[in-house]
Amino acid sequence: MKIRDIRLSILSVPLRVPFKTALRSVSSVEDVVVEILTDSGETGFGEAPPTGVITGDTTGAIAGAIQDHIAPKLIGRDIEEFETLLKDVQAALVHNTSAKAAVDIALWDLYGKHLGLSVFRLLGAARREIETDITISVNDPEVMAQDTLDAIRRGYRTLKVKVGVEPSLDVARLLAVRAAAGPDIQIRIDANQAWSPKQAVRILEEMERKDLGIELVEQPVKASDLDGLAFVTSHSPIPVLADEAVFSPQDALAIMQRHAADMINIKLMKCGGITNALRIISAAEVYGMECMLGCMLEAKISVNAAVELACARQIITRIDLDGPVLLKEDPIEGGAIFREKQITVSDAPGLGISGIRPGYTRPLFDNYV
Ligand SMILES: C[C@H](N)C(=O)N[C@@H](CCC(=O)O)C(=O)O
Ligand SMILES: [Mg+2]
Repeated sequence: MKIRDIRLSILSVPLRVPFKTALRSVSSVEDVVVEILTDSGETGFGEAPPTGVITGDTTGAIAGAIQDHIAPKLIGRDIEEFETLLKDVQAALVHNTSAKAAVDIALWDLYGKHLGLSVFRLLGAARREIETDITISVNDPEVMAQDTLDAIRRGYRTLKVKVGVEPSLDVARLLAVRAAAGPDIQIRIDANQAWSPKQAVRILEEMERKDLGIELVEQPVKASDLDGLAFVTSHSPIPVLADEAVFSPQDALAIMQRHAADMINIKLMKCGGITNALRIISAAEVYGMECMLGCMLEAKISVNAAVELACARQIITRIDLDGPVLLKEDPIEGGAIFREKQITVSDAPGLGISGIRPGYTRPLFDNYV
């Protein structure tokens, strides 16, 4: 099976409600879709969101990285050279993890299709079903309480509550969310780097004093402040999960060796795809550090790849793969089945994606060349 061409397009899907974090506010997904076309007629699908505030990757940069640097290394080559192809994607240029992730995902899809095996089976097949949390955007406390009620009505049992915009409101936000949720709903919070280390410890101690029952706090401080993260981890009464601080397997190892966080959030878009995510997972298995498998604001092509990985490995104990359920519609055909919180992995060859419904994509290079 030889790679004939790589096609790029933009997938556009509106969100149910605006997604708001301490870093950004958006109302639709506008992701780059990668299709690797082969001489046997099989297509490998990948996707990359331009989450500039976290990865630094913009739509134009993702397109340029793939078109000018990655695609020329792959075209004409056989999928049987799988390991070398994966290495060549990572070596094509530095950074640009979202572009690499999209192509890496599409190569895993093709390889599974070539072997007639689903990726989750290829990687370990630990389980067929996982349960995702759902994000509650940062807003005024009353709006967040209403969003909490809506999420519970939809059947969610774990909420990922965004905080960090006007931190003085964060405890009030959580009081409102807990009052709306009742005692049995699991609540995790994500500050998206908004707090200083001392401020983080103060806020987390207050949340603990008020008995808010917070499971964990995600990325309390700046991504680059590893000392600050370690300070919060050693002083916080609430476990700390590193997100923006961990892109590469090397970042993950550094955190594990220093115990700068209690857990790690693995995202394909930060580490460059399934291949590097597997390296982080191996390190986590060695260190016995539980991981979350998370996503950016992504549709079901790349989130589906994360589902395959999450279903393959038991060290993934927490799931934040709510991208598809935040969308108004799901235009992706095939792949995992999302019944709100309950996600069932596809066992079709590769990633099981068969196509995208018409009307949701437009050719990318109309805009970017
Ligand atoms: C969508 C997911 N629940 C989430 O919150 N992911 C990120 C933010 C992603 C984005 O801004 O697109 C996170 O910080 O965990
Ligand atoms: Mg996060």
